Amino acid sequence: MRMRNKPWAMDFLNEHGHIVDTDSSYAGNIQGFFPSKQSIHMEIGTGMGSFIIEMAKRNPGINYVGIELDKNVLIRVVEKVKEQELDNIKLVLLDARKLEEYFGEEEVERIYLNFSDPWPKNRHEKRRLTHEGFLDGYRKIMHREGYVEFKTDNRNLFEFSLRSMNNYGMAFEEVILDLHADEPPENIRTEYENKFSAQGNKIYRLKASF
Ligand SMILES: C[S@@+](CC[C@H](N)C(=O)[O-])C[C@H]1O[C@@H](n2cnc3c(N)ncnc32)[C@H](O)[C@@H]1O
Repeated sequence: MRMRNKPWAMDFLNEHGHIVDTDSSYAGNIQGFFPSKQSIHMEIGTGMGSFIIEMAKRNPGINYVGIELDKNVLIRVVEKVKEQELDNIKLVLLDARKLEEYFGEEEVERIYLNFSDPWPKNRHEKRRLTHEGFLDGYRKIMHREGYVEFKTDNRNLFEFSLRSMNNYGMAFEEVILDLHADEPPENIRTEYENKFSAQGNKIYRLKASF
Protein backbone atom coordinates (compact mmCIF):
# COMPACT_ATOMS: atom_id res chain seq x y z
CA MET A 1 0.00 0.00 0.00
CA ARG A 2 1.75 3.19 -1.20
CA MET A 3 0.57 6.53 0.16
CA ARG A 4 1.83 9.98 -0.79
CA ASN A 5 4.42 11.24 1.70
CA LYS A 6 2.97 13.73 4.16
CA PRO A 7 5.73 15.82 5.76
CA TRP A 8 3.39 16.87 8.59
CA ALA A 9 2.52 13.29 9.56
CA MET A 10 4.76 13.04 12.66
CA ASP A 11 3.46 16.30 14.15
CA PHE A 12 -0.10 15.21 13.47
CA LEU A 13 0.39 11.83 15.17
CA ASN A 14 2.05 13.40 18.20
CA GLU A 15 -0.67 16.00 18.52
CA HIS A 16 -3.43 13.42 18.60
CA GLY A 17 -2.05 11.40 21.46
CA HIS A 18 -0.95 8.35 19.55
CA ILE A 19 2.36 6.76 20.21
CA VAL A 20 5.18 7.82 17.97
CA ASP A 21 8.11 8.25 20.32
CA THR A 22 10.94 5.83 19.78
CA ASP A 23 12.71 5.80 23.13
CA SER A 24 10.63 2.88 24.47
CA SER A 25 9.72 4.96 27.53
CA TYR A 26 6.28 3.37 27.61
CA ALA A 27 7.53 -0.23 27.47
CA GLY A 28 5.36 -2.32 29.77
CA ASN A 29 3.02 0.61 30.29
CA ILE A 30 0.70 0.58 27.31
CA GLN A 31 -2.28 0.53 29.70
CA GLY A 32 -1.26 4.00 30.84
CA PHE A 33 -2.38 5.38 27.47
CA PHE A 34 -5.98 4.17 27.90
CA PRO A 35 -8.69 5.51 30.24
CA SER A 36 -9.48 1.98 31.54
CA LYS A 37 -7.18 -0.93 32.30
CA GLN A 38 -8.50 -3.88 30.26
CA SER A 39 -7.14 -6.68 28.02
CA ILE A 40 -4.88 -5.59 25.19
CA HIS A 41 -5.47 -6.95 21.69
CA MET A 42 -3.08 -5.93 18.90
CA GLU A 43 -3.27 -5.77 15.13
CA ILE A 44 0.04 -5.71 13.28
CA GLY A 45 -0.09 -3.95 9.91
CA THR A 46 -3.39 -2.10 10.35
CA GLY A 47 -3.44 -0.68 6.83
CA MET A 48 -6.41 1.68 6.58
CA GLY A 49 -7.75 0.45 9.92
CA SER A 50 -11.31 -0.72 9.21
CA PHE A 51 -10.73 -4.02 11.07
CA ILE A 52 -9.34 -2.59 14.30
CA ILE A 53 -11.88 0.25 14.36
CA GLU A 54 -14.81 -2.14 13.99
CA MET A 55 -13.31 -4.45 16.65
CA ALA A 56 -12.98 -1.52 19.04
CA LYS A 57 -16.59 -0.45 18.40
CA ARG A 58 -17.94 -3.97 19.00
CA ASN A 59 -15.78 -4.63 22.07
CA PRO A 60 -15.55 -1.56 24.32
CA GLY A 61 -14.23 -3.79 27.13
CA ILE A 62 -10.97 -4.43 25.25
CA ASN A 63 -8.13 -2.02 24.56
CA TYR A 64 -6.84 -2.21 20.98
CA VAL A 65 -3.34 -1.35 19.83
CA GLY A 66 -2.67 -0.96 16.11
CA ILE A 67 0.92 -1.34 14.91
CA GLU A 68 1.80 0.12 11.51
CA LEU A 69 5.17 1.08 10.08
CA ASP A 70 3.98 3.52 7.44
CA LYS A 71 3.21 6.92 8.97
CA ASN A 72 1.30 8.09 5.91
CA VAL A 73 -1.06 5.14 6.27
CA LEU A 74 -1.32 5.51 10.03
CA ILE A 75 -2.54 9.09 9.98
CA ARG A 76 -5.57 8.02 7.97
CA VAL A 77 -6.43 5.59 10.76
CA VAL A 78 -5.89 8.27 13.42
CA GLU A 79 -8.33 10.53 11.56
CA LYS A 80 -10.99 7.79 11.55
CA VAL A 81 -10.46 6.98 15.25
CA LYS A 82 -10.84 10.66 16.08
CA GLU A 83 -14.01 11.01 14.00
CA GLN A 84 -15.60 8.07 15.80
CA GLU A 85 -14.47 9.23 19.25
CA LEU A 86 -13.15 5.81 20.23
CA ASP A 87 -11.07 5.81 23.42
CA ASN A 88 -10.14 2.12 23.34
CA ILE A 89 -7.71 2.30 20.38
CA LYS A 90 -4.13 3.51 20.35
CA LEU A 91 -1.98 3.46 17.26
CA VAL A 92 1.73 2.92 17.35
CA LEU A 93 4.10 3.85 14.55
CA LEU A 94 6.45 0.91 14.79
CA ASP A 95 8.12 -1.88 12.86
CA ALA A 96 6.89 -5.17 14.35
CA ARG A 97 10.53 -6.29 14.56
CA LYS A 98 10.85 -4.05 17.60
CA LEU A 99 7.72 -5.18 19.48
CA GLU A 100 9.59 -6.67 22.42
CA GLU A 101 11.38 -3.37 23.05
CA TYR A 102 8.05 -1.60 23.41
CA PHE A 103 5.75 -4.12 25.08
CA GLY A 104 6.27 -6.02 28.31
CA GLU A 105 6.04 -9.74 28.95
CA GLU A 106 2.50 -11.14 28.77
CA GLU A 107 1.11 -7.67 28.06
CA VAL A 108 -0.88 -8.68 24.97
CA GLU A 109 -3.70 -11.23 24.89
CA ARG A 110 -4.25 -11.47 21.15
CA ILE A 111 -2.34 -10.60 18.00
CA TYR A 112 -4.13 -10.21 14.66
CA LEU A 113 -2.18 -10.47 11.41
CA ASN A 114 -4.45 -9.60 8.51
CA PHE A 115 -3.33 -10.00 4.90
CA SER A 116 0.30 -9.45 5.78
CA ASP A 117 2.65 -8.75 2.88
CA PRO A 118 3.50 -12.17 1.33
CA TRP A 119 7.14 -11.47 0.40
CA PRO A 120 7.07 -14.29 -2.20
CA LYS A 121 10.82 -14.52 -2.86
CA ASN A 122 12.63 -17.09 -0.69
CA ARG A 123 15.41 -14.63 0.03
CA HIS A 124 12.84 -12.33 1.66
CA GLU A 125 11.20 -14.94 3.89
CA LYS A 126 12.58 -13.33 7.08
CA ARG A 127 10.34 -10.33 6.32
CA ARG A 128 7.14 -12.40 6.51
CA LEU A 129 5.28 -11.58 9.73
CA THR A 130 4.94 -15.29 10.52
CA HIS A 131 8.68 -16.01 10.22
CA GLU A 132 10.23 -17.40 13.40
CA GLY A 133 12.08 -14.11 13.99
CA PHE A 134 8.70 -12.37 14.42
CA LEU A 135 7.20 -15.31 16.34
CA ASP A 136 10.00 -14.87 18.92
CA GLY A 137 8.84 -11.31 19.50
CA TYR A 138 5.15 -12.26 19.71
CA ARG A 139 5.89 -15.06 22.22
CA LYS A 140 7.73 -12.65 24.51
CA ILE A 141 4.84 -10.21 24.81
CA MET A 142 1.95 -12.70 24.61
CA HIS A 143 -0.15 -13.59 27.62
CA ARG A 144 0.00 -17.32 28.41
CA GLU A 145 -3.64 -17.74 27.40
CA GLY A 146 -3.35 -15.58 24.31
CA TYR A 147 -3.19 -16.51 20.64
CA VAL A 148 -2.28 -15.28 17.17
CA GLU A 149 -5.01 -15.03 14.54
CA PHE A 150 -3.86 -14.84 10.94
CA LYS A 151 -5.88 -14.32 7.75
CA THR A 152 -4.66 -14.28 4.17
CA ASP A 153 -5.75 -15.14 0.64
CA ASN A 154 -2.20 -16.18 -0.25
CA ARG A 155 -1.94 -19.99 -0.23
CA ASN A 156 1.88 -20.01 -0.24
CA LEU A 157 2.06 -17.61 2.70
CA PHE A 158 -0.57 -19.61 4.56
CA GLU A 159 1.36 -22.87 4.06
CA PHE A 160 4.61 -21.17 5.04
CA SER A 161 2.92 -19.85 8.20
CA LEU A 162 1.55 -23.27 9.15
CA ARG A 163 5.05 -24.77 8.78
CA SER A 164 6.74 -21.91 10.57
CA MET A 165 4.33 -21.97 13.53
CA ASN A 166 4.38 -25.78 13.68
CA ASN A 167 8.21 -25.84 13.71
CA TYR A 168 8.09 -23.21 16.44
CA GLY A 169 5.98 -25.59 18.56
CA MET A 170 2.77 -23.57 18.43
CA ALA A 171 -0.61 -25.30 18.91
CA PHE A 172 -3.33 -24.77 16.31
CA GLU A 173 -6.77 -24.02 17.64
CA GLU A 174 -8.31 -23.46 14.23
CA VAL A 175 -7.32 -23.87 10.57
CA ILE A 176 -9.93 -22.79 7.99
CA LEU A 177 -9.28 -23.12 4.25
CA ASP A 178 -12.30 -21.17 2.97
CA LEU A 179 -13.49 -18.69 5.59
CA HIS A 180 -16.15 -17.07 3.41
CA ALA A 181 -17.78 -20.39 2.41
CA ASP A 182 -19.57 -20.32 5.75
CA GLU A 183 -18.53 -16.98 7.17
CA PRO A 184 -18.76 -16.78 10.97
CA PRO A 185 -20.79 -13.74 12.09
CA GLU A 186 -17.89 -12.58 14.26
CA ASN A 187 -15.61 -12.24 11.22
CA ILE A 188 -14.74 -8.63 10.46
CA ARG A 189 -13.53 -8.16 6.92
CA THR A 190 -10.49 -5.99 6.29
CA GLU A 191 -10.01 -3.76 3.23
CA TYR A 192 -7.76 -6.38 1.58
CA GLU A 193 -10.14 -9.18 2.52
CA ASN A 194 -13.00 -7.49 0.68
CA LYS A 195 -10.81 -6.80 -2.32
CA PHE A 196 -9.39 -10.32 -2.63
CA SER A 197 -12.70 -12.03 -1.90
CA ALA A 198 -14.39 -9.97 -4.65
CA GLN A 199 -11.71 -11.30 -7.03
CA GLY A 200 -12.85 -14.84 -6.17
CA ASN A 201 -9.88 -15.73 -3.93
CA LYS A 202 -10.38 -18.07 -0.99
CA ILE A 203 -9.64 -16.64 2.43
CA TYR A 204 -7.61 -18.74 4.87
CA ARG A 205 -7.59 -18.29 8.63
CA LEU A 206 -5.70 -19.87 11.50
CA LYS A 207 -5.55 -19.38 15.25
CA ALA A 208 -2.47 -20.61 17.10
CA SER A 209 -1.10 -20.29 20.62
CA PHE A 210 2.44 -20.60 22.05
C1 LIG B 1 -1.05 -5.73 2.65
S1 LIG B 1 -1.36 -4.51 3.88
C2 LIG B 1 -2.79 -5.18 4.75
C3 LIG B 1 -3.55 -4.10 5.47
C4 LIG B 1 -4.76 -4.57 6.32
N1 LIG B 1 -4.31 -5.42 7.41
C5 LIG B 1 -5.83 -5.25 5.52
O1 LIG B 1 -5.99 -6.48 5.66
O2 LIG B 1 -6.53 -4.57 4.76
C6 LIG B 1 -0.04 -4.81 5.03
C7 LIG B 1 0.21 -3.65 6.00
O3 LIG B 1 1.19 -4.08 6.95
C8 LIG B 1 2.13 -3.04 7.17
N2 LIG B 1 3.39 -3.70 7.60
C9 LIG B 1 4.18 -4.49 6.83
N3 LIG B 1 5.24 -4.93 7.54
C10 LIG B 1 5.12 -4.39 8.79
C11 LIG B 1 5.92 -4.45 9.96
N4 LIG B 1 7.08 -5.13 9.98
N5 LIG B 1 5.51 -3.77 11.06
C12 LIG B 1 4.35 -3.05 11.04
N6 LIG B 1 3.55 -2.96 9.94
C13 LIG B 1 3.93 -3.62 8.83
C14 LIG B 1 2.23 -2.33 5.82
O4 LIG B 1 2.72 -1.00 5.96
C15 LIG B 1 0.77 -2.39 5.33
O5 LIG B 1 0.02 -1.26 5.77
